[in-house]
Amino acid sequence: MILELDLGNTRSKWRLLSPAGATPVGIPGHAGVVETQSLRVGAVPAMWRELPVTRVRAANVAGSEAATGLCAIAEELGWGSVEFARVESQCAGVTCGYRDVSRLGVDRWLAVIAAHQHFQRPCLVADCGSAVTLDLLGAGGQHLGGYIVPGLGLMRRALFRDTDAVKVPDTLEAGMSLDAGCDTTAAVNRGLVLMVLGAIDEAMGRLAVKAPAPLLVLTGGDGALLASLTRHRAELRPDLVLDGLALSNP
Ligand SMILES: Nc1ncnc2c1ncn2[C@@H]1O[C@H](COP(=O)(O)OP(=O)(O)O)[C@@H](O)[C@H]1O
Ligand SMILES: CC(C)(COP(=O)(O)O)[C@@H](O)C(=O)NCCC(=O)O
Ligand SMILES: [K+]
Repeated sequence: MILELDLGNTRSKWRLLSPAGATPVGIPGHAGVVETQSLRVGAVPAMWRELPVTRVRAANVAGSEAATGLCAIAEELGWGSVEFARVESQCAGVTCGYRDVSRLGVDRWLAVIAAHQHFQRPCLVADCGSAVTLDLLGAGGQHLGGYIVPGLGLMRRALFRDTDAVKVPDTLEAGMSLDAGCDTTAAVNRGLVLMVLGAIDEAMGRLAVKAPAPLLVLTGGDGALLASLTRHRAELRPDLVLDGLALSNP
């Protein structure tokens, strides 16, 4: 069975696929999230010891220590070598928009090629994790580049660290009010959401100039929150990065 991993800067998402049939399918109950830091130090998540893994494919944007830690775990558990996805200038009908394709985050690339496969139309792919990345996918599978901004947690921690009086807890929740805050906690938490929604709006507008009727596709740890609050029709695809692995590393 195929173990798929998406090593993000904060958390690593995994799922096990059964290769039965032409299209491998996820096995219920065999998916989860682990702290990326625990992989860096080679800690094996308990459940992984039981997994019947014959192949491992991974997307890593969390640095060489995370890659090394994962490879050590794979060796310890007898899984063989880890196949790391790479950004190519073309894959699965998508042409990369970066001048130097090796500089594009592989998580962004996999999300874009998966969005192209799922929707076959212009999309704004918003991956809302440690960072929020907005990738413009135009007509005909042309990636048009994108934007990188700090994610919600990162912005809140920046205020916490670098101000004296703006140290507030995370009160984000699906469907929350975005009315102007009348206390510091509300002002910050609602303001952070406005930052990301504003960036999405602006990117959607810019994409719409270049490609007809773009679809907003959301993924990442804060994808569900933003899907509940955006004024755009949004497709929420939590596994979009993992979905791209089958296209980049078939
Ligand atoms: N259970 C959770 N634990 C940690 N963060 C979570 C959780 N649920 C949602 N989040 C949010 O998801 C963000 C991380 O998203 P994720 O897509 O996993 O990031 P990355 O891919 O950068 O590691 C956090 O900043 C936080 O706002
Ligand atoms: C922008 C990112 C940090 C996002 O990572 P994440 O928030 O998902 O952990 C990652 O895609 C990355 O390291 N990209 C390389 C720079 C670039 O895409 O231009
Ligand atoms: K991200």
